[in-house]
Amino acid sequence: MSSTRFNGKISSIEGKTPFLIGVAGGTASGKSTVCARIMEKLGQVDVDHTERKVVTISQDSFYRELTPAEKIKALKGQYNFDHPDAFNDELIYKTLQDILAGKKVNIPVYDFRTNSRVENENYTIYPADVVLFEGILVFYFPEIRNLFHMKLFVDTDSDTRLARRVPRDINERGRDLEQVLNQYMNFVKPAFEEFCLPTKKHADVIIPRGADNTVAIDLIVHHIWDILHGTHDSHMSKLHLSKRRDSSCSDTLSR
Ligand SMILES: Nc1ncnc2c1ncn2[C@@H]1O[C@H](COP(=O)(O)OP(=O)(O)O)[C@@H](O)[C@H]1O
Ligand SMILES: O=c1ccn([C@@H]2O[C@H](COP(=O)(O)O)[C@@H](O)[C@H]2O)c(=O)[nH]1
Repeated sequence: MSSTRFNGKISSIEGKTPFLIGVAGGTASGKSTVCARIMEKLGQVDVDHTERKVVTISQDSFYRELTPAEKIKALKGQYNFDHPDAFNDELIYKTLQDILAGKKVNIPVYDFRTNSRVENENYTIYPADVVLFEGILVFYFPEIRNLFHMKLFVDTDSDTRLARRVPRDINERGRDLEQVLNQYMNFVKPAFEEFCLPTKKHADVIIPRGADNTVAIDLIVHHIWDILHGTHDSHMSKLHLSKRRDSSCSDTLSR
């Protein structure tokens, strides 16, 4: 099956409520890759960040600052980054609320090599039409979960995820093999089973095999497109339609 591509650009309206999509799934399940595919198919490649209508934010940006003792543990792979307590859920909630209110937000920059935020560095997310928020525990906190208009769960088997995580953590996150495997066995795997996997039941759409599942991604992209263009009969589409009534939306959709 050939994949669908949307050539039309989504037009933006000041003060709109963005369509907020949560993307959960285990580590290295392909959450970021799925978000990248959705952005590509919505025609968001090569768009300047100030003009972008679809943006992705990672929950990883919201890890809490560690104490000096926790930092020492983290460097030895002995800190549990997969437990809900590792995240600053208040900041996530506030940021998503600001996004829903159509505000510009600053997102912290996280460095996996140092297990901490990059000091005094943020990146700005400008008001967009579609905001994807991806992470292992984005459906864990009920207040945060309830903010999403659509919830996706990327369901990739554990062997594949481990096989992807090992080279990624060694090549991109400055780890060695022993550290990656110890962290996986002691924290990542048990926390996935206790905190992440049970949130799958909250998903509207489960995406088996992640980004390989082009059929699922195409269906999701069509649904987003229909909602944003008012061709889908739902509460959300009415909300977006009414907010868009004054706009001269001349987007085209080529299939
Ligand atoms: N369908 C796929 N086929 C092959 N490699 C993939 C696929 N999806 C993701 N990857 C690779 O696996 C690793 C983790 O993917 P990523 O999308 O970053 O996962 P997550 O965001 O869930 O941690 C990355 O190195 C990525 O390039
Ligand atoms: O300092 C850190 C912070 C997080 N991790 C691991 O990252 C994954 C979550 O990121 P994914 O991109 O979804 O894989 C999580 O499993 C943590 O264990 C880390 O190793 N160090």
